[in-house]
Amino acid sequence: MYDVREWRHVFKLDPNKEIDDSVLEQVCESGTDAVIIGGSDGVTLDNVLNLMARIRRYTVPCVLEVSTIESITPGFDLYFIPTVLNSRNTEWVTGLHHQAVKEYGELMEWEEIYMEGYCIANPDCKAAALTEAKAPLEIEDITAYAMMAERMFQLPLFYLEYSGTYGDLAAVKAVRETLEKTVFFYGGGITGPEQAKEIAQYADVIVVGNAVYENVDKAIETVTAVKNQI
Ligand SMILES: CC(C)=CCC/C(C)=C/CC/C(C)=C/CC/C(C)=C/CC/C(C)=C/CC/C(C)=C/CC/C(C)=C/COP(=O)(O)OP(=O)(O)O
Ligand SMILES: O=P(O)(O)OC[C@@H](O)CO
Ligand SMILES: [Mg+2]
Repeated sequence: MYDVREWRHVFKLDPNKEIDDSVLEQVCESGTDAVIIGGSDGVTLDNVLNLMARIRRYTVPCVLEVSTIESITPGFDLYFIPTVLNSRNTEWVTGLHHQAVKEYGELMEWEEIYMEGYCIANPDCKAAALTEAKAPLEIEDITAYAMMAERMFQLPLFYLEYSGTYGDLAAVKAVRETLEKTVFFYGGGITGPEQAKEIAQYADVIVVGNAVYENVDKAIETVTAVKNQI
């Protein structure tokens, strides 16, 4: 299923982290809508190709969330390209994108590529440090970024990123009330089914990352928690 508008749940795997075959099998056979490969540090062509090849043993859709130009490779079902709306450094908004399009523009299949308007709301995560994100943010700042993503830039995806920490539910609810067309991804600190359900009341798609490496059984429970929700 390659229509992101139909998704409710994805796992995000970090190519810079070890994962056993048995854990990978649990993740890929869990019923999740997709597996995203992405990380904020140590992402190389080698570790991306290695993880992609292992995920390709399964039928689950596989997405590359591009974080470095060096790790761009054909072979994925979809490509998500972050643009960090609250970055202080234009490299992370359009700079690297310009460089990549200059290199790959002729090869790009645009229907496989989805721009993600990222709003990094956890000031202490690696992605915030890397991209020099303005954070913490007031709820009004977050909803303004959501509105910019949808109304100003007409981006297909808005990603509220709390990587490593469970976010502010009031902010998640406010983003829900702001977005109409743009698909709302939430990621950060979801460790089990209760949190998954809570966020999925508002976000279109929940992203579960670190929990896979910390307690995979609980992480897997997030899939049915969200998929069985009306
Ligand atoms: C044939 C062929 C090669 C086809 C491919 C064509 C294609 C897809 C071309 C791409 C063109 C393009 C425009 C690329 C963009 C290039 C680029 C590098 C853009 C910058 C993207 C960006 C803003 C990245 C920064 C955002 C970021 C770091 C997101 C990562 C978020 C994340 C994964 C957080 C979690 O991090 P983690 O590492 O897990 O942290 P912990 O360890 O603490 O958990
Ligand atoms: O690792 P966690 O905290 O689950 O966050 C998931 C994802 O939003 C990271 O980009
Ligand atoms: Mg992580």
